[in-house]
Amino acid sequence: MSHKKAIIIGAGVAGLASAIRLAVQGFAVEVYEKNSYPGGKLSHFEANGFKFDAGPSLFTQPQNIEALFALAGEPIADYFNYQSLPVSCKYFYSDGTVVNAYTNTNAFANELENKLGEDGKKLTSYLKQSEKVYNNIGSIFLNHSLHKRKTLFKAPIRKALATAKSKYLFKTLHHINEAAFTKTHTVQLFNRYATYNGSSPYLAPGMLSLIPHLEHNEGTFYPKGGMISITNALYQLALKKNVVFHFNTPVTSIIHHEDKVRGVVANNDNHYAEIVVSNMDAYFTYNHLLKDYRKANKILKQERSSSALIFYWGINASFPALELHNIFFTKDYKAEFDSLFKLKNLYYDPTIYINITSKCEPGFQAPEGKENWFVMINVPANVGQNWQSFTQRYREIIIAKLSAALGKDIASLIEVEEVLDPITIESKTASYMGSLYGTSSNSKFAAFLRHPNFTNAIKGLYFVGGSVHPGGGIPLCLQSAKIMSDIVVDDMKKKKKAH
Ligand SMILES: Cc1cc2nc3c(=O)[nH]c(=O)nc-3n(C[C@H](O)[C@H](O)[C@H](O)COP(=O)(O)OP(=O)(O)OC[C@H]3O[C@@H](n4cnc5c(N)ncnc54)[C@H](O)[C@@H]3O)c2cc1C
Repeated sequence: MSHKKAIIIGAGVAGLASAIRLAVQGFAVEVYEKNSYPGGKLSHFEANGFKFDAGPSLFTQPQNIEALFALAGEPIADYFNYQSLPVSCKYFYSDGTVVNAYTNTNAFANELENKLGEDGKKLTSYLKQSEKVYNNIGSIFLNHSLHKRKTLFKAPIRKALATAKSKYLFKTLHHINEAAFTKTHTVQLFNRYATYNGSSPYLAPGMLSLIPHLEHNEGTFYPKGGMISITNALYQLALKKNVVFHFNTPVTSIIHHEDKVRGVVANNDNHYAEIVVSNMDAYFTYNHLLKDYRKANKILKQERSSSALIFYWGINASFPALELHNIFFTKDYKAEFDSLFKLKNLYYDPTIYINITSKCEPGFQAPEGKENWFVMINVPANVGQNWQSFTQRYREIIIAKLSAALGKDIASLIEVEEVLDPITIESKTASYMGSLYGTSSNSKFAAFLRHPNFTNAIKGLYFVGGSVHPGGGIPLCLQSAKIMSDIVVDDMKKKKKAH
């Protein structure tokens, strides 16, 4: 039997998930990837016995990965294992207060009462509301294309959009949190969720208050072997489904004729296929691969999400006071976000995130008695700032802040160091301006302005990944592959009917 052929541009997490889904649908799938490895932002490296996940570090909604294995009929345990975490994140405030965000709601409510004087019941009702928003509105955004008439005519979807508009569209996440809690430290903690898609809590809509549901009601997880295990598991599953990968092979153009996609150009050769799926940043897809389309200009108008400055440090000591995920807050969160999004500048007192996977796998992720620190601050997307000078200056600032908070001279403990900035994020993963999550959610209408998972202009061309609907972050990227493959099923049915 001859299979229809599908070509996927990019082996990021959404590209891998798309490859699996289309292979299960019966397509002969080939993936072209410009790098020598799969995973895109979800990759890793090792240096002197320290292992580092290069990009994402927070893992929620493992059911998205389970669904792929179930679909492919493969036992997930043979490829991928994970554990749930008792503490989602440990928060260090500038006044010395320390809060453990327990994933058990009662324990978390007690912690907020004891450490912050917050009424624990407020947490319980916030998380219940968060669950409601997720189930009634969020899951609809995440499971459907917002750009198909068929979707918009469904009664539950219209109801969800109306509720989203009346209750959450005109309030920011900060407004929602300020109304829900009495203590500024609690508000700051829940404001942080806007950064999960690279946005500001003072601009992003209150809808983002659904994110804590995922982390606190559903759970926070650690994949055995680190985040790279997600890439490895999906890559192995794709191979099992006979997906063919071409690494070190950038696609240079998308071939289309009479509004229909025909294939791609790579290595100066034409490769033909019935459908093409771009997992490349949508801006670059138009700008580099579809030069005769002006769509890039429209996408360009949307604000990009924040980027990051990351120091990967091999630390010659262990810090019992730290957890897997740690946040050292700035004193003035509003000023920090104003600086990032209005001034496109770094803030002199940045909020610092530290991820340490050797906490979960000591002796494996780092040599015995040592720790692998992924130290990140949010920075603006690249608009030509001097990143070399920022890196030097902020290395000093971060070391001084952490040394003071932890009571040890951090500089003398760093025995391995690598750095990633917005320019290297763009060059390694082809993410326009080095943004981590595609476009930001700082506009009320961001969810609707994100590029759809298809285009009416070129039939057979689809889009997945962090720069398109439903947005950035691993769970959303995996959902984009599901939405795309559902659209392909519909399109194939329509095509069959027409013949
Ligand atoms: C530092 C950092 C921290 C993050 N933290 C988290 C987190 O904690 N939790 C979370 O859920 N998310 C996090 N994210 C976001 C998450 O990593 C991304 O949303 C997600 O990995 C993007 O996946 P993607 O499928 O869009 O593809 P990408 O990872 O963007 O990969 C796209 C792929 O396409 C390839 N490509 C591009 N152009 C071409 C071409 N012309 N031809 C062939 N191949 C091409 C690229 O090489 C790349 O491999 C983080 C991101 C970064 C960078």
